[in-house]
Amino acid sequence: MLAEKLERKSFNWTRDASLPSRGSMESFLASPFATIGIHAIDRNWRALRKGTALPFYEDVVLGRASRVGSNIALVRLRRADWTIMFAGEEFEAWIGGKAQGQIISSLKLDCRLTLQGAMREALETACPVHAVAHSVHLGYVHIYDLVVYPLANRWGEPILLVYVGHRKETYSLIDAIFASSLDGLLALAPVKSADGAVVDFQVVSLNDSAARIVAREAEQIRWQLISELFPLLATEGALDRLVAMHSAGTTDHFEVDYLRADGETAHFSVHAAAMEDLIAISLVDITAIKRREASFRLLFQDNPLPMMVYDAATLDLLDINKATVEHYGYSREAMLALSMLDIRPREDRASARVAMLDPHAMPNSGDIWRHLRADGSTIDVQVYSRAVDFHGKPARIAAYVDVTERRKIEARISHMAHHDALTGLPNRTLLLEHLRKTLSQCERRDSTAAIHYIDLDFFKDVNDTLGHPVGDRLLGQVADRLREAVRDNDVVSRLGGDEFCVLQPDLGDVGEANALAERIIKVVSAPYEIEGHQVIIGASVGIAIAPADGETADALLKNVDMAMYRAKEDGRGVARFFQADMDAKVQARRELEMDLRAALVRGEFELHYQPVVAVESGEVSAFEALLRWRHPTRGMVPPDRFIPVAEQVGLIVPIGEWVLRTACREAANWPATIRVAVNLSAVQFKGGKLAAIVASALAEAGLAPRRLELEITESVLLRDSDSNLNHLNQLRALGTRISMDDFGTGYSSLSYLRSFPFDKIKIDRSFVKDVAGSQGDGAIVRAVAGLGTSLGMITTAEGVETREQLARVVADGCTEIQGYLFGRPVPAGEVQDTLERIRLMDKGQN
Ligand SMILES: Nc1nc2c(ncn2[C@@H]2O[C@H](COP(=O)(O)O[C@H]3[C@@H](O)[C@H](n4cnc5c(=O)[nH]c(N)nc54)O[C@@H]3COP(=O)(O)O)[C@@H](O)[C@H]2O)c(=O)[nH]1
Repeated sequence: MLAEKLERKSFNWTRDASLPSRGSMESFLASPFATIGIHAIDRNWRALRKGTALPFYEDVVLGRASRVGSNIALVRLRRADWTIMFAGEEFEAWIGGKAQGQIISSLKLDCRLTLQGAMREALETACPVHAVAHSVHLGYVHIYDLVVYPLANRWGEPILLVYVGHRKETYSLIDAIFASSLDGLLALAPVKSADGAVVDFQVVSLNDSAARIVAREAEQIRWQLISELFPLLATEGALDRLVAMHSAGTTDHFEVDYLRADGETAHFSVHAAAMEDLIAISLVDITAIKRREASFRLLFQDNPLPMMVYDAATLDLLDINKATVEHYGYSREAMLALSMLDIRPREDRASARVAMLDPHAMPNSGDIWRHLRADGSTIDVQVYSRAVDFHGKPARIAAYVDVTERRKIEARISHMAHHDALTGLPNRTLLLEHLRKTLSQCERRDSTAAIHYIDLDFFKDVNDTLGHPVGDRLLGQVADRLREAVRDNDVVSRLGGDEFCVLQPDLGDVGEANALAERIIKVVSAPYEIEGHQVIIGASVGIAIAPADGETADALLKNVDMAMYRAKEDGRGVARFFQADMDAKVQARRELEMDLRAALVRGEFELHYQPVVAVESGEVSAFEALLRWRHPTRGMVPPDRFIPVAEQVGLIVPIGEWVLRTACREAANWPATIRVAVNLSAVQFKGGKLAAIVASALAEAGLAPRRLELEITESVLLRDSDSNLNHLNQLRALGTRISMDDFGTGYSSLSYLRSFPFDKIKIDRSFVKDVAGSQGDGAIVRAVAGLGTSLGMITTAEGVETREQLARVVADGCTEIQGYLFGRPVPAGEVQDTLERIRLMDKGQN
């Protein structure tokens, strides 16, 4: 408690380096600084101490301390202040004035701090405590030993006996500082020529640090000329400045470089002051600072990245490096007159101000900003910045990486990843993103949207016949037409191949979706002019309504795809809405398609042959080969069911080739007068290999070309007529016969007769069916038969089932008859029987 009453401040009394420490009484008493008097007091104090009880003040002091009376003071607590009761002259010399009645806390700082510290420790430990105090007087340092003895007081609080002993040695503070300074310090006297001009300087005094700079001992240099032994200051520039400064009696500050003996260049800051006829010089080694400056220059000024320092409060530019000047195109002066906001595009400035001034919104390193260059162009820069102190101001230093090109490339890559390269339309990935957004919009706003799946009709034909470059141009034009046909917020995309999608958000009613689909079909079906070709295609459109027809983007796409398939199946060029049962139908169709692919490999196809009878001879002139599919579980699948599917997926090409080769091979076993008729699909004309396949089939079977009749329908001449006519001519050139099948069912059958010299016209059975009852049908059969006769073509009446029909078509001029009346299609093994049966029929035996 008593100890705590002493001022609690930081007591930084100094310790004597020659003594172990305060409190180490034994060391002090053993030192030469302990006087006889202090030895006596100490002995007395220890002798009178009983165990831990302090000796009484009277016993220690009264009559016994007289020998050291001038060195001691008695301190006791009076009215809460430690007060000096008595003090001798030595003590008063130490504190520098009268002591009696002084309170300790009012003593000068150097004395007070040491005394208070020792007193507190003496009270706390109840032991004598030694301390060393220093005081400075007239530039000299005086050292005092202080010993504090705690004493018991019969009438109150303990009393403290303070002994102060002045060591008889002093030292010069200036000398100490001079000697200990790490800076080089010198005093120079001028050396004058005969005419009184200063020509050199003599080193009058110097410290060891100065001598170390020139790698010598101070004693070697003292009284020597700087030109001889202190070359650092004798360079032309330095000497001139010292001479000028000396004559002006002023001060000067400059820097000098000094090549040291080890070959390194050191840099010094020279502060010189003229004092009467002398010059006082301090040399500060600034080599490290210079190196740091050089590093900074390298890192900042010479950095290839643009770097700027700006005021953290005003955002004014404070410094910029060379790369900034080069990259931004402003002059250094012009740019330093700007603020960081001036180099941001106008529309970014408000947010930039917030970001750069609000410490909470401080931009992250790596953020990308837009900057303006002097020519007004905008660049994207990635920023790396940190706080710095710039000449005492809070500032930020920032390096900027120009990522404009990188961002452009990234944007291009992103665009490429989301767009179709040919048409520039969004691709499937982006469409799916739009679909997802539209679906969540539908949910939020309780709205609906339509998705149109567009498949181009006959696009493949264009590609196959006119080539891919024309196909590509066509797709580009389709894309343009679709873009023009939709509203601004509708999204047109290309899914690949000849498949497009239109997303129609915010649908008012289903009628709007239907109207758009009709518009799409109309615009896509209008003729195109490409590289001198007039191209006509169509569009089949599936429509699904979101969210009713699918709650996810994938489900919607799957369902709209089914709707489009239905449109295709329903004759193309039409639009069909998705219906829930389509799924099952599409599934069934897919299974049929898969079975069909396997059928050829598994040998499930066979050919049946139907006789064709010549009217004139009454004998079989030919057999028509008709394809049959015997499926292990489906049973006999009729050609009407699988041939359209085979045509759609292109399987008709290998299947048709199998038919050709099989028919030729089997016909080669028949009587030489009997021909075989093979149906060709329009799809088989694509690819340009048909004539080669026919030639190969004939050669392989050893069948005379004239015994092969190739039946085509008008669909072959409907599209790509030039190319297909060319193929027909090639087939004709092989020596085969070409028949026009299903005549009369097409759009302009007569005009086709003009385009190619057919060998035979087969009048469709729909005309034959009512030939007896319908005057119109009879007239048509008659007209076609007449036409055939005049053009030198055979005319075959198809589907003759009755004798009445037979009589009419013969009377109308048909030259060949085919129908159930003469026989249904039979397997190859029954051809001979059929021939026999018809011969007998002709002879009236059946
Ligand atoms: N591209 C290919 N098409 C082929 C091939 N094989 C057949 N087909 C075509 O499939 C369609 C259906 O053929 P199919 O079921 O074989 O019917 C043929 C005859 O059975 C039938 N026919 C003949 N006479 C009568 C009759 O008196 N009544 C009646 N109801 N039907 C009869 O007509 C079909 C033959 O017609 P056509 O080809 O026009 O001469 C059919 O379009 C076939 O062309 C093939 O290998 N490739």
